[in-house]
Amino acid sequence: MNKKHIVVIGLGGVGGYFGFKINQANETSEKYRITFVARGETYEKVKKDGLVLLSPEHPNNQTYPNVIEEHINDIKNPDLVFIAVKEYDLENVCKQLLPVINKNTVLIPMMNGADIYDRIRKIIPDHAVLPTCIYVASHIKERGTVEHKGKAGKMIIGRDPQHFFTDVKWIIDLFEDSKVDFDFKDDSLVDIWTKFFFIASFGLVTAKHNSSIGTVCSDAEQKNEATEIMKEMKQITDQKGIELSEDIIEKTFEKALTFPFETPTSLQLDVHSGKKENELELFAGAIPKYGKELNIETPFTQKVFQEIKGGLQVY
Ligand SMILES: NC(=O)C1=CN([C@@H]2O[C@H](COP(=O)(O)OP(=O)(O)OC[C@H]3O[C@@H](n4cnc5c(N)ncnc54)[C@H](OP(=O)(O)O)[C@@H]3O)[C@@H](O)[C@H]2O)C=CC1
Ligand SMILES: CC(C)(CO)C(=O)C(=O)O
Repeated sequence: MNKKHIVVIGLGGVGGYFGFKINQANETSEKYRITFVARGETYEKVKKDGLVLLSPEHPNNQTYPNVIEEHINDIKNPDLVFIAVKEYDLENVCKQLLPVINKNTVLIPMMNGADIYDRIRKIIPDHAVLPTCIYVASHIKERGTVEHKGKAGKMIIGRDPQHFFTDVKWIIDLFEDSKVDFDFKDDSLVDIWTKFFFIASFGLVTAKHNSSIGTVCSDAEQKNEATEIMKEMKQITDQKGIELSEDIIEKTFEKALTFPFETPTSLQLDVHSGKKENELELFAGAIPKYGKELNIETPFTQKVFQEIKGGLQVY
């Protein structure tokens, strides 16, 4: 029987963590054929020394895939592609993938964001795309080495609403074989939006003020800003028929209170470290875009978006 060909594109925090788990289990079972795709220095490092994951979960911290490619157009006949890149690389990756996937290839974006599925669909209209959200704290320590801290990472994966009956049994087997913590649901949109309420509102407000998750919960002005952003999101989810709990805003603050007070968000760190690229568009772009489509005003999110873009910091 032909082995299923699994491809992981992007060996950063997320692709490096989940890709490592899938690949290391496969080094023993040899049940699948696994290709990693990485570019530049990451490609060179992983080709030479394997992918390294620093995590209490894996005493043996090195893994070598069957194949490592530097270019997406060298991928051959993939059955499943994990896309684990930052949002600003998503469209570029999808355009390159289109000519290399076959009609049965399934795509799983290992990314958070409310509009990831729709953005992939725009470029790759006919394939099964399983909407997913990710819980993990992992980052690139150096090229080819990923560090994971805290709880085990988890993925929540859903069926594609446009390809509801696509065979996913073998994908569930893959996660089980790899000992990845995951939930598979018929509909993952509630999970994706619940996560998005948190990361978008707290990401934007912490980025605007360069504050912390704790400050957004305790400072009246910042709490109000996060609340107003979430109210705009709630109008969108209501109109889209995504059944979030009625007290999603209170629940989001409750969740935030479980983090250490000084915890920054990744958007805040990226914006204030002056990095050339950040995921501002992922958080603040999706809300006005859906608002426009659904005839819902989103002035608050747009204002905060502009303030961050303009480098306005209000302490
Ligand atoms: N890290 C975390 O703890 C969490 C992250 N997320 C989300 O997951 C997504 C991925 O984030 P994360 O893994 O941290 O991002 P990283 O920046 O750590 O990793 C992305 C990787 O993708 C690579 N890449 C981009 N384009 C290509 C390409 N064409 N070919 C090969 N490799 C490519 C980048 O390469 P290069 O280094 O060359 O740029 C980089 O190594 C984001 O949406 C993020 O918000 C969600 C939950 C937690
Ligand atoms: C909000 C937080 C810190 C929760 O883990 C996060 O995921 C992020 O900033 O991207």
